[in-house]
Amino acid sequence: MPKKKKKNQTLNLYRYPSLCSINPSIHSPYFDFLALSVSPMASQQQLSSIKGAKVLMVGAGGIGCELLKTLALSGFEDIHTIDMDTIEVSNLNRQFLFRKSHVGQSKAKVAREAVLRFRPHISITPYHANVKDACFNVEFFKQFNVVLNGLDNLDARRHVNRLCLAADVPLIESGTTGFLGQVTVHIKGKTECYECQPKPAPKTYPVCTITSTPSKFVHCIVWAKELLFAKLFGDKNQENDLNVRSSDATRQSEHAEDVFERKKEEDIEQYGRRIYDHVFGYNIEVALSNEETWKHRNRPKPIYSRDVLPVELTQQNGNVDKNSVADDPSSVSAMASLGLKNPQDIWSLSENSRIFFEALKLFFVKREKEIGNLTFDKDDQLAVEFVTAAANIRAASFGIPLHSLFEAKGIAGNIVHAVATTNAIIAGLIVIEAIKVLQNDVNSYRMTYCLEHPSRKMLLMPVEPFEPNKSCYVCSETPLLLEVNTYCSKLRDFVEKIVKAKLGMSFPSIMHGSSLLYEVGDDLDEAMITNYAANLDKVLSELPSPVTGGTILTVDDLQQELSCSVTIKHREEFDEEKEPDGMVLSGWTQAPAKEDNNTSANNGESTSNTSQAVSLETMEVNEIQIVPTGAGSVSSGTKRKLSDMSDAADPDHSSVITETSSKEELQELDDDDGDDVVMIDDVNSDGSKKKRLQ
Ligand SMILES: Nc1ncnc2c1ncn2[C@@H]1O[C@H](COP(=O)(O)OP(=O)(O)OP(=O)(O)O)[C@@H](O)[C@H]1O
Ligand SMILES: [Zn+2]
Repeated sequence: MPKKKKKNQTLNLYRYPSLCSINPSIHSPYFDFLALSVSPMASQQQLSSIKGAKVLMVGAGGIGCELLKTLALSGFEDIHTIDMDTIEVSNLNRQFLFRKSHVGQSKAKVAREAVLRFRPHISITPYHANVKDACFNVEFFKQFNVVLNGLDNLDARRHVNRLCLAADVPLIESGTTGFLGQVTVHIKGKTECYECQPKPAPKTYPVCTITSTPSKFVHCIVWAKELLFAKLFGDKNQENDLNVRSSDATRQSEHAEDVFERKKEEDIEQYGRRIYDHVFGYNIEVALSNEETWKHRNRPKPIYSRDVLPVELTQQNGNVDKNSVADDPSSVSAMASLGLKNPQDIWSLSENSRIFFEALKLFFVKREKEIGNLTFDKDDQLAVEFVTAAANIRAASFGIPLHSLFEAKGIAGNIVHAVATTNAIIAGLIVIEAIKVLQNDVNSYRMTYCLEHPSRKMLLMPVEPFEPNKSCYVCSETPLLLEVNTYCSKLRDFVEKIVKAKLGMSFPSIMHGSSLLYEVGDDLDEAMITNYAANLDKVLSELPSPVTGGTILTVDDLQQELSCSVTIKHREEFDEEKEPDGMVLSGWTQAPAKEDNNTSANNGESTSNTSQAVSLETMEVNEIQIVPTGAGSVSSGTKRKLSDMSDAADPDHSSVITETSSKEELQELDDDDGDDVVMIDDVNSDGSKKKRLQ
């Protein structure tokens, strides 16, 4: 049967922007997008709510640049913007308000100047600062009608969420990752807060996979970056599992302990060869001696430097002078010394080995002062070169395909290349939601997902917001439960692993009844500081006001005006592999990290005696939380008209309500006529059905 011709799928979302004042001489993908989807004129009412609004924009990066421009062109006249960063060369491809001459300057300030050039009459107030700074307190947030986030990390997003809740200011949250993007609306008491939904945890790998049985290139990257790089150039006092291998034979051996220290009489070539032979040769021999490990796996091959690179060659290796001493240390490059130009080339084992030696040498010759303090940074060329080479040599040993520096950098930095158009679309959607919020058009609020592939011929998927999650400890004050060994765990563990890492508090205070066990602040006197420092080193049960099973602690963050009640449950034992913190917090909303099948299979068989997990997380991307990447991923979709869902229905929508349960059914529905939207059903983390905002 021939398919019926489709109607244009414009959504009623786009009746909102007041973009009659766009300056067409400024080109951005956003305008292309608008040209397709926006109705021409905003109403007087919309214009007056825009004009009278005072908005705060947090983040002036990829999304922020687009957003500031779009706000200005949409008629907003009082915009405040906070960004803690300065402009980098790598920002220029998409953060179009910035030019090469601006590199090194404040993003917030330069963005303001750029926008004032085409909207000179409006007020833009820039803050070159961290949004977590104490000056951005609840009082500061209260002055705004709406807050718009264009951030790139969970920590800052959670902080802004809490301040918006405390100040009772609507928050529009956003994020992009490559072609994917999302805009969500958070209104206290009406919709979910940013933290009502579980957030995916950073991906972690069991240490045994990383140290003993890698099966993917990413395992080699994690090893090179988190273990080898950290051991050679990072803080020497930090615990590191590099010496712990699958064989007991080498545990605690002198050989293993001394190997990373450069000996006095040793020149840099000798040192490099010793490290190389130890980690790629000797360690592999030791691992091979444990037959059990290799029963069901491919045996790795030890690699020694003399076999790959004759001694004469390392001595002639590279031309350090190509990196002149006056050079900026951050531009020192082993590739440059060796004349390797294309980062997309896959180097041979011998080339990787030459890069390994050269990068090591350059660190010692050109960047010696930094040794001992370095952590891997994806923007540090020499670090990326070293990590790529080391990961490739390890990959060669384990029969894993080698990768180019470009690919290795992407994996090591968790990089998903930013797409300017996605940022532009998302910025447009933020403004659309902001206008609805300013008009208090509650029934029209939408969370909108920008998809990579069209679903039902739509790249944008609007979803009605959900009601607040009643078990969210941030917006619903639900008590939390902490299982912990109160005789072993110290207050410091609780503060670092739970209060800061899990609860995301910046200025915490911890009370047991009326007794204050810990607090942070500028106004503490000496005696208090000493007292709290002493408490941090005490186990919970030995605190001045002992914390044992049944204790209820009140944990507050003064800046975020967040208060949580944590009930303590004493537990003796923890599974080191699954519960590496030695404590388990329940009643909070972090989703477990996605399982890596390959890794977990190896993990079970591993003979390693280590138990922690190594995280591949240097860059927090603009994380996408719920990504309905097409109908296939929607387990239970309900297709219905907006008019059936809310009073503010777009009259263009005709009535269709159909429950679907499979991908096929959804595709069937795709043949229907009409401007439908797919509604996605979801459940709360506690299993209860979530309620949509009515
Ligand atoms: N706590 C914070 N306070 C203020 N600004 C922040 C905070 N955290 C992140 N930002 C800003 O949010 C912006 C996010 O923009 P974007 O995602 O484009 O990142 P970027 O750093 O510009 O680019 P890339 O990470 O790709 O190099 C950045 O400009 C960053 O400085
Ligand atoms: Zn919440």
